[in-house]
Amino acid sequence: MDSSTPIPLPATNMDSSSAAMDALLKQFERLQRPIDLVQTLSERQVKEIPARYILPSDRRPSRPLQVHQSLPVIDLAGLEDIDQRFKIVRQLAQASQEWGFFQIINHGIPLSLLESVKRVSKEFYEISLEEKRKQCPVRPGITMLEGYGRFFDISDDTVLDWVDALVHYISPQWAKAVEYWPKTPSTYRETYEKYGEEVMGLIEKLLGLLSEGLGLDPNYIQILIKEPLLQVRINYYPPCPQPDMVNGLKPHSDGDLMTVLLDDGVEGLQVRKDEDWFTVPPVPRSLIVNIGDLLQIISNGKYKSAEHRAVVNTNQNRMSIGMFLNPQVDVLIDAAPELIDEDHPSLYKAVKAGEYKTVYMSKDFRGKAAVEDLRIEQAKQVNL
Ligand SMILES: O=C(O)CCC(=O)C(=O)O
Ligand SMILES: [Fe+2]
Repeated sequence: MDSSTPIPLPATNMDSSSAAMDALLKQFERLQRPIDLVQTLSERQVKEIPARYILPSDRRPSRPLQVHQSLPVIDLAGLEDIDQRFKIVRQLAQASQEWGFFQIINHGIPLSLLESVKRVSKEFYEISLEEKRKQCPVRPGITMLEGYGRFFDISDDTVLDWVDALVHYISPQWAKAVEYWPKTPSTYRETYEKYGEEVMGLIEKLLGLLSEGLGLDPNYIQILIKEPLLQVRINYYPPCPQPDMVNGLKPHSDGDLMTVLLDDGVEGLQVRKDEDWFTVPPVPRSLIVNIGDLLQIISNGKYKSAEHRAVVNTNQNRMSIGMFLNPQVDVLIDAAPELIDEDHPSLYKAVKAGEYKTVYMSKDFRGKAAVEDLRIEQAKQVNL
């Protein structure tokens, strides 16, 4: 059993008196119990998956619709041209309103770097389990558990997802804790530092365009979030003998401001639009971008943080690399004043980014429960 040796509690720079810390410590305690990680189960070629991964029949992923509607693919080339820029702003705003998700091409991040990121991530997953746990122990981090292992095991009733993950911060400097980053392969650190810089540049660009799309000053969101935190989560979904009975990642919206996701070309991500689920087909050289709950609040519900999930398959590994942008914990998240008037009242209560994380973690990663909790009563009538 891979979790049988207790993991020592490493130092953390989180405020140890906070409710968030209590929640994290509880989760951390649960991880000391002996449950295999899914990579081990898959390598052992179990025929039947353990009960804790099996979803009740009414919560199993249904087949997504095969209809002619697919996630918008937006070409970011030509932003220097004023007409083209205007067109891109419109496309981004529309995609964020209708889907909360879009794919981007010509995003400016070198394709060779994307390949290196995928390669070093895969190489980390190929080293032994003991080595992975030794290099990157799970530990309470700044707002959630960080390290390599299983996450979101909140209570005995939690149905576990068929995924292992490596989570750590990339920036700013003080949040990085590089001593817990993978040492194997040796190029991991430089590759992710470079990718972090590139993704920050891309996010700054996107936040400017999305601010414009709301009719706000292009710098509005960036000024609001000050020096944000960028976190990576490398999801590893090994083959599963009973894929229809599990979630790779259960339906959730991201509790951050914005996420940039890189996939490895294997299908698995599904996005919910209204009542239906749509498969996101991998597009070569693209990145997937999604609006997080905090941007939904700032835009007063105009941009949506869509529910999404990952499904798994019987014969292929799948890997996805999410880069999550979060404001510092003390930043107050509220609807932009310019978006509020008599006809458009505030839809959500203002919340500090750190407090939101605590609520988000307590919801067992269920759908959009956390952001819905903040909805102001009279606004519950308004149909978004
Ligand atoms: O694996 C995927 O495509 C989705 C990953 C995801 O939603 C997440 O890490 O939050
Ligand atoms: Fe997600």
